[in-house]
Order: sequence, then C-alpha cells, then structure tokens
Amino acid sequence: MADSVAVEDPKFTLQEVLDTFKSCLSENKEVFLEHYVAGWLGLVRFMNSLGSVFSFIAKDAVNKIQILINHLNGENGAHYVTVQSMVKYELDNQLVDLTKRGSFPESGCRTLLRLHRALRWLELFLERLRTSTEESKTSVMCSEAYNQSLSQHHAWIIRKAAGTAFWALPGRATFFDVMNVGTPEQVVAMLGDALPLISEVYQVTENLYAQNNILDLP
Ligand SMILES: CCCCCCCCCCCCC/C=C/[C@@H](O)[C@H](COP(=O)(O)O)NC(=O)CCCCCCCCCCCCCCC
Repeated sequence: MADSVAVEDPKFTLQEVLDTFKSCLSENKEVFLEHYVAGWLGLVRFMNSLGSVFSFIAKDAVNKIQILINHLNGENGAHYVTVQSMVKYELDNQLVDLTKRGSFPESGCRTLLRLHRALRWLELFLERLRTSTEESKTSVMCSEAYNQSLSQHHAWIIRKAAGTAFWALPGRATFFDVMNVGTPEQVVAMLGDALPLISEVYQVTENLYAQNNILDLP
C-alpha cells in the first residue's frame, strides 16, 4: 500500500487574511474587488473555526461573496475589477435598485454595501481586541462593535440572533490561539499593523458610496 503522504494542512492564520485586505488598495486608492472578496472568504473561514453557532452569519456572508464572484467571473467582469469601476458601470447602466428592491436584488453595489457595513463592525471589533486586556470579554467587545455599526441596519430578529451568537464566542486567550498568529503581544502588533489599512479600505468605499449617494440601497 502506498505510504500515505501526510499532507500538512496549510495552517490557517489570521495574518494572511488581514494581509489580503491590505493588498486591496491600489496606489491610487482603488479597491480591488478580487482581494476584497478573498479577505472576506478568509474571515468567514476563521469565523467557522469558532463554531457552528455562527453558521447563519457565514451563510449570508458567503451568499453575498458568491454574488460578487459571479459578477467578477461574468461577461461584464471587466467592469468589476475595482469597487470604483463597479459603481460607475452599474450606475451608468441603471443596474441598481436605488429606492426599492426591484429587478436588481443582486447588484454588486447593494451586495458590497452589506459587506462594507460589516467591515465597519470588523474595524471596531479588531480595535477593541487590540486594546483589550486579559480580563476583557470577547462577547462584550463583539456586541459593542456590533451595536455601533451593523445593528442599525438589521431587523430586531437578526439583532437577537447575533446577540445570542456573541455569547458563544471563546474567551480572549482561546480567540488569540485560534488566530494562530503567536503570542498576545504578536496578535496586538499584527492588529496594529493591519487596522490602518482596513480602516482605509473602509473609508475609501464609504466616500465612494457617499459621493454617489448610494449608502442606503434597499
Ligand atoms: C467572530 C464573531 C462573528 C460575529 C459577526 C458579527 C456580525 C453579525 C452579523 C449578523 C447578520 C447575519 C444575518 C444576515 C442578515 C442579512 O439580512 C444582512 C442584510 O443583508 P440583506 O439586505 O441581503 O438581507 N446581511 C448582512 O448584514 C451581512 C452580514 C455579513 C456579516 C459577516 C461577518 C463575518 C465576520 C467574520 C468574523 C471574523 C472575526 C475575525 C476577528 C479576529
């Protein structure tokens, strides 16, 4: 029998996910959709490693990521290389439901907007993790970040489900272990390194959506 080759599972590390987000931004501040989507896939993979209680969140995120991948791989993919080109193409060609949900429920603009709002949550959560102490509770950090961001866009029932999931989060030490980055000091350093770029990706997208008055797509 052939010797079974022990295939080393490429150890997941949050470092590589945050690096993906860091490569999102071009030197002239365009956001590459391919890297943005890859970053989210990495985040969802990380979240799944925390337990199945988050599966309802992962399901929705993966659904939205897949919609964006379909645009990227579709016949008009050339227009979806950056968030900037996507917004221009979809608005110039009336491919977005601007006031009520209609014939474009899977437009790139409205789909990315949902992940964009979640990126704000991530930014707030990571900043709390970065400045946390051993006594800090991940569930509190997570829910505070959520209440300051995403929760404003969610129906009551979603807010309740999210709140329940937060209590299932592992403690800070376990959370840091699962990140597979190293010691807490190394995690803090990594977060300090990654956060400014995640914030910049968020801000560039926020400004683009504000300039085009599409921050409230249905
Ligand atoms: C690790 C803890 C993870 C906590 C994540 C906090 C976010 C909770 C979001 C709960 C919403 C899930 C259900 C989705 C509802 C949707 O209605 C709603 C609106 O979309 P629609 O207009 O198409 O209906 N969808 C959304 O708002 C998109 C939510 C996407 C959330 C993605 C969150 C992935 C987070 C990955 C965590 C990684 C943690 C890394 C930390 C080191």
